[in-house]
Amino acid sequence: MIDGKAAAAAITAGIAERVAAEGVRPGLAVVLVGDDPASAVYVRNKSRTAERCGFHSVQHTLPADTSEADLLALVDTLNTDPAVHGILVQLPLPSHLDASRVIAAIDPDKDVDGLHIVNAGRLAVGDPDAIVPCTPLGAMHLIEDVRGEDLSGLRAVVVGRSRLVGLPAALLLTKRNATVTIAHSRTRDLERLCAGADILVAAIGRPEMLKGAAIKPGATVIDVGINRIDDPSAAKGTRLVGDVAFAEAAHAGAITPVPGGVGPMTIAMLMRNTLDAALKAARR
Ligand SMILES: Nc1nc2c(c(=O)[nH]1)N[C@@H](CN(C=O)c1ccc(C(=O)N[C@@H](CCC(=O)O)C(=O)O)cc1)CN2
Repeated sequence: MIDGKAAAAAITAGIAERVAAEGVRPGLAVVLVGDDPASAVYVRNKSRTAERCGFHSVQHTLPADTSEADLLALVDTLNTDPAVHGILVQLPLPSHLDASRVIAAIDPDKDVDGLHIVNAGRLAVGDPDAIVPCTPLGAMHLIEDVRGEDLSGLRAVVVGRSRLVGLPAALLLTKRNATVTIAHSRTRDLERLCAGADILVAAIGRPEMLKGAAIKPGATVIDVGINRIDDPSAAKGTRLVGDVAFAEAAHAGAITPVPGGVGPMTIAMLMRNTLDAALKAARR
C-alpha cells in the first residue's frame, strides 16, 4: 500500500520548515466559483494547508452566476498583486464559463496548477521552468518512492488523456525513460494493454473500471480516480472508490488507495509549486 497521506504530510512539513528558514512568504490565491460541494472541500483543504505551511493564503468564493468578465477581472487583479505568487481557479467551472479562457488569463509564472498553455508547452519540450500540474507531479513522486528515479526498461500505461492528469503524466514518465502508452475510452482491448504495464496510472474517472485482470503481478498501480458511489452500508450512504477495483488488486506490487493516495499529494504539490513560484519571483 502506498501511503499518499503520509507522503503528503512529510512534504508539507518540509515546506513549512523551508518557509520559516528562507524568510519568504509565498502567497496562494484560490478561486472557487459556485457551490459544488466537492470543490468547496478541496478549496478549503488547499487554503488550510497553505496556512499551515506559513503562506499568505486568500480564498475568493464567487457566486455560481459570476460573469466571465468579472472572473477575468479578478484574475487580472491577482496577476498584479505582488503578495500573490500562485493563482488557482478550481475546476470544474460552471458551464457558462470558458475554463480555457480563464486559465489563459493567468500569468504563466503564477499558474501553480500548471494548466496554462505556456506551462504545458514548457513541460512538453522539457523546459525546467515548466510548472507541472499537481496531480501528475504527486503521482510521479509516489512512483519514484517505489521504483526510483530512472524508469528505464519499464512499460507504463496511462489510462486517460486529460490536460490535468493523463497527458502530463505521460510526459513525466517519458522524461524518466519509461516506455509509455497513453490509453483512453476508445482504446481497443484496454485490459490486455494494461496487463502488460509495470506502471499503471488510472485517470479515467469511472468507478472501479480496471479489474484484477488489468493488473500485471508486481505492477505499481497509481489510481488517480476519485469517484463517489452509493453504499447503503456506509454511514453517509456513499463512499469513495478509485478507477481500479482495489479488492481485486492484491497481486499488484504497490498500489495507491482511494482515499489516501494521490489526492493528498495533489495538495502537497500545489504547496511546492507555490513555494517554487515565490522563490523564483524573489530571484527575479
Ligand atoms: N484547478 C484544479 N481543479 C481541480 C484539480 C486541480 O488539480 N486543479 N484536481 C481535482 C480536485 N482536487 C484538487 O483540486 C483534489 C481532489 C481530491 C483531493 C483529495 O485529497 N482527496 C481525498 C479524499 C477527499 C474526500 O473525502 O472527498 C483523497 O483522495 O484521499 C485533493 C484535491 C479537480 N479539480
